[in-house]
Amino acid sequence: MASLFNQVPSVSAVFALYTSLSALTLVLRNIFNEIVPKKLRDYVTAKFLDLFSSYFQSNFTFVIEQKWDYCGNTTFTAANVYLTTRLPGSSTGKILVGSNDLKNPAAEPNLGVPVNTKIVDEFEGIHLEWTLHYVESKNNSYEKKYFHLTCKKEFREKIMKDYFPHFAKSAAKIMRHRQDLYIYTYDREELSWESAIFDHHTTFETLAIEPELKTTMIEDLDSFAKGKDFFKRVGRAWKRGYLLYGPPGTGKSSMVAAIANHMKYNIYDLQIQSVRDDGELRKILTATKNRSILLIEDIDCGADSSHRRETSKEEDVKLQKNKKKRDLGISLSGLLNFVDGLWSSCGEERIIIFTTNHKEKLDPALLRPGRMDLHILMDYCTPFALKKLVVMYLEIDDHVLFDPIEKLVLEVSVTPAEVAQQLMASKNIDIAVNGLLEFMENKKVKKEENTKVEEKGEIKDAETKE
Ligand SMILES: Nc1ncnc2c1ncn2[C@@H]1O[C@H](COP(=O)(O)OP(=O)(O)OP(=O)(O)O)[C@@H](O)[C@H]1O
Repeated sequence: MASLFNQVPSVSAVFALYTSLSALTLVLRNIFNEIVPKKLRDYVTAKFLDLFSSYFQSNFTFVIEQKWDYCGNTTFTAANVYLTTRLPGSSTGKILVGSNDLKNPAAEPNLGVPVNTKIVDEFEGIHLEWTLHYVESKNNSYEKKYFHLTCKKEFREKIMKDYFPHFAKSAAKIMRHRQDLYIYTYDREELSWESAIFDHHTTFETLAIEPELKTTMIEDLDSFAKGKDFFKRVGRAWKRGYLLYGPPGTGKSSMVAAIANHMKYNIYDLQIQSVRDDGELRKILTATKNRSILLIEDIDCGADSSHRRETSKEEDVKLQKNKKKRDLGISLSGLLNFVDGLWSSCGEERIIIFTTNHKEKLDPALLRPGRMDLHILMDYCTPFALKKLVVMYLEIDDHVLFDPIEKLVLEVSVTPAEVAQQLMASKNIDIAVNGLLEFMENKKVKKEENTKVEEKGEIKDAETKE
């Protein structure tokens, strides 16, 4: 017993040992800090912590960030949509609600996923916890949203294999049945797309176009929607490009609305004139989502895409100077890079639509075969389109003035917008039809006067030449 006591160190010896060990640790830490660079130190510390935490922790966390490879992360979007179905009846202390439907402010608001709030889900008896996190840099130049999905470590493989496809499928189903379509416009101040409910009722049924064009468009869109496997097999981005051209008021914007309503796609309406450079364009475009239409109207006024006539050297220098002064617009190549697939490879089910009133002004590079899949002429009224507008606006099948109006439509160029305006001028059918006839007769008179003036001018020119 006495020998045992002899072996037990005294308190002072233990204290001395503790002091020397502390001093040694301090010295070693100082040496470690002095010799090892900070980056390496952080790395070693992180690894050390990782090792221990993974050893002791029984949970596993999946991190799902908003971006993937500089593009929108579809897994993030799917989670965002899916989790809204888990919110009603959940025990979360808070819930995000909101609406951007200005036309119906009394409507029940939509549900959204609140940040830093645990949302519990269960999949085949497995308990899962979701949390949406949000971080922002001090100067607001950078923000990041990401989900944490946590489960017991042993279910990691199962969740990856079965739960991820499960919620992605549910989200896709919800998105397909969503009634509201959105139109997004880019806010340069906020550097983000601003959305509003897209409430345009034009469909292929209400569009006054030739039946052949209607059939072509519907068939083209339907086969595009079913084309996932085809595009994959031939190694092409799953996108379709349309160039809509024709005079103002012939229904280019209405055609875009009909396409959006038919496909149930949201529209990203990009004012190309306000994009500073190709880098900004890239950022804007990569922030758009799948199953959407990218609309660039009046392409002839935007990017440096109008067909240049031959210019002298001095003119060229002047043009360049002016371009720098204006410092706006993007290059055609920046735009075409995207159209050709560089940026479209970020997403799928994309439709790109360019509109122009002046196809002849566009750079041939934009018109090259294969660049835009279909070039669609939206033209002045044909007798068919005119009749369709009358039937739609006045709800009549026939009228005594139909014949003269139909004859006139072959002689003068009148746009569907002009016809619609005349037909809406009065609720009285006879007054409206008469108004349309008068409007067209006036057009014919003006046209004849113009032709006479032109002929006179030509005769004078010929006389002066003689
Ligand atoms: N083909 C059409 N069928 C039915 N309505 C049409 C058609 N074309 C034009 N309209 C009517 O005219 C209005 C203006 O047409 P829209 O804005 O679609 O023409 P646009 O070709 O896009 O014109 P712009 O080139 O000036 O943008 C529409 O709101 C619609 O009421």
